[in-house]
Amino acid sequence: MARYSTANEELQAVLSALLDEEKAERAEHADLMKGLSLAQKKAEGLAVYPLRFQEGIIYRGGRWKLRFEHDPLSHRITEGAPVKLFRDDEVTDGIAVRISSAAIDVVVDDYPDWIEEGKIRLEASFPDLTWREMRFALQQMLEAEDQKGEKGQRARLRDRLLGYTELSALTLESEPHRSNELNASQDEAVTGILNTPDFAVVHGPPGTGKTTTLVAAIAALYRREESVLVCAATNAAVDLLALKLDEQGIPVLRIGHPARVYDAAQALTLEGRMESRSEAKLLAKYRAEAAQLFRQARRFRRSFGAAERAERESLFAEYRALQKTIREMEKTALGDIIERTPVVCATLTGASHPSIREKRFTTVVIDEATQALEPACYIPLLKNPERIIMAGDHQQLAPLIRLPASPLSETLFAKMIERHKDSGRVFFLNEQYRMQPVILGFSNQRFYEGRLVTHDSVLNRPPMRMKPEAEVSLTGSLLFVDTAGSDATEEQDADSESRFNRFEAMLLVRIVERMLRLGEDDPESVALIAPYRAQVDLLRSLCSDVATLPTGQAIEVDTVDSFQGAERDWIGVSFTRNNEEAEIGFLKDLRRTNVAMTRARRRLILVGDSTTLSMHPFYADLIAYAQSESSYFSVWEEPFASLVDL
Ligand SMILES: Nc1ncnc2c1ncn2[C@@H]1O[C@H](COP(=O)(O)OP(=O)(O)OP(=O)(O)O)[C@@H](O)[C@H]1O
Repeated sequence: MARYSTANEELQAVLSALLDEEKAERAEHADLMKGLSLAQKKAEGLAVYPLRFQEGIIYRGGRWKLRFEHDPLSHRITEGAPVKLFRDDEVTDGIAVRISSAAIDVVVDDYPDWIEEGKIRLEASFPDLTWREMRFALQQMLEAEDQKGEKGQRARLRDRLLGYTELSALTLESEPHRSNELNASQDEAVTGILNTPDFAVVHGPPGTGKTTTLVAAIAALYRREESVLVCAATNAAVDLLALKLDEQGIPVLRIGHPARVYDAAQALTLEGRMESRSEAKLLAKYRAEAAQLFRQARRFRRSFGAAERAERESLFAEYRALQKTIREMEKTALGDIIERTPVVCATLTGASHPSIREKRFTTVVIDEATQALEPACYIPLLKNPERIIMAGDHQQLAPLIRLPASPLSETLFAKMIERHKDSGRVFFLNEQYRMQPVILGFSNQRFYEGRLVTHDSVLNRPPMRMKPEAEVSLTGSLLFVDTAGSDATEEQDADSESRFNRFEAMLLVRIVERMLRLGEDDPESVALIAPYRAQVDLLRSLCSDVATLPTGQAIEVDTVDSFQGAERDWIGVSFTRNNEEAEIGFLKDLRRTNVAMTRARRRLILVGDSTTLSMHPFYADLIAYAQSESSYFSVWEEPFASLVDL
């Protein structure tokens, strides 16, 4: 139960923590950006330099997409992140889209004419909007106290969510939801969602069909003619849900900055929905004209004479006026489309988008609720829905908090799971469709009280086999390769202070390479995960020499955080830490390790130093588990001693 006596008191504590956290993050960002040299920013992954401008093309909503190339390097700029572009004293704001190892696209509102020359630098910028919206939503939740009408309703819902109101038991009337494809626990969750008078919580451990369940529930709500706002913490998750709903024939609208919506979901955005409308042709014509005006204007360089400058100015003015018309037409059409579309998908921050400011929804769904700070979950709740559905898994990664012991570190989802255990509103999905049982086993014991079972489709997969010429047999789905007693040791990157471990990186890449060569099961996807950026960089450089997968795809390498929600056929994990103090840093967040261990469908290869890891009881148990499953190997024993000539 909560430690506070009223919801108001609790939210006051959350608000003050939010303000402190924002201050700390803002200061850290400013300090980093000010105090670090360009080389350090690059090493931290916060800057990309030098960028070479390739082209600029007119983008959705009259914006511009600028394409740059750079030498291959890893960085922390993610798709959809706010960035700044610099050249000398010139600067412009933008949003990063479509990132690859040697190219990056940035969407900007207006074309910066200095961008074509010189070396351009890109830096991560602070996400002001997100913080502003979180602050606003939380304040609204606080002010809802003692108010009548809609605000009063908001307070009642808030008090229920946070456990300050007695709840009546939920009666599950089975309502037909026309999906025979759900398993029993998914079916119960959907029934609960359809029957709850206030909220339902869906706890979906890895691979248990959280998305499948939510889509079935939303489809049923849609058939009941309810309006639903579907939110998630990340753009990728929102797009996935929107596409799945669309596949079910449900008319959805994806709201968000066009630069943050992936191609596949573009058809569901305003622009996509506009294609079939009468204004579409006229808009296309205006856009072509705008592009033409822009090109004409740019033919006159600034250094030309007064007449050319005047001509340039007048063309630019015409261009801007046309852009304004385009935006206004889009706005009117948006209003109309929103009116007619009952299911809207957006990120939590996107829920405050002006285009849906006035729209009411009967149900708000929040997927990936464990990846969002509590105040972010209140943004869609400002819509005063009757019903809230939260889905997630609090045993996986939570948002990173800078300040220790902050009331923010517990997510709203985790609070609800804890406070509503006996309310009949928490639904646990217990059947998983991803991992071979031996991969799941340890995580199941440690995080899910052994309640997860594996679906037959996984159990009936053909066993792994080695090629006849293979001199060793490694057909188990789980391998823990212990580097204890070897030369393996961790090092620290001088610039970024991130950790790496050459021996482990080399060992892991070689194991994967040999297995690819000698195994008969050709994986369609292989990913290597490390908790430290420096180790990720090292693994990436080693992987570039390794043959690609039989499908021609490359081996992916990244930090744990970027694989949350994803799955691959094979996963290799390099724990990296190896030191006399038995200091394990990041690995202490066991939820991070849980995510790393539960991404693999067929094969999970763990490489680490038992001496360092075993000082922590969780890792000691993990190693004992591998031993009990005959999945533990020392690097000095066969088959590794001969498999890997280090
Ligand atoms: N009832 C079901 N019958 C058959 N397959 C299912 C069922 N439910 C889920 N699956 C399959 O399990 C896989 C995972 O489902 P889904 O993507 O819905 O899971 P999730 O819980 O959202 O995953 P994550 O672990 O990423 O959160 C998918 O391949 C899906 O087709």
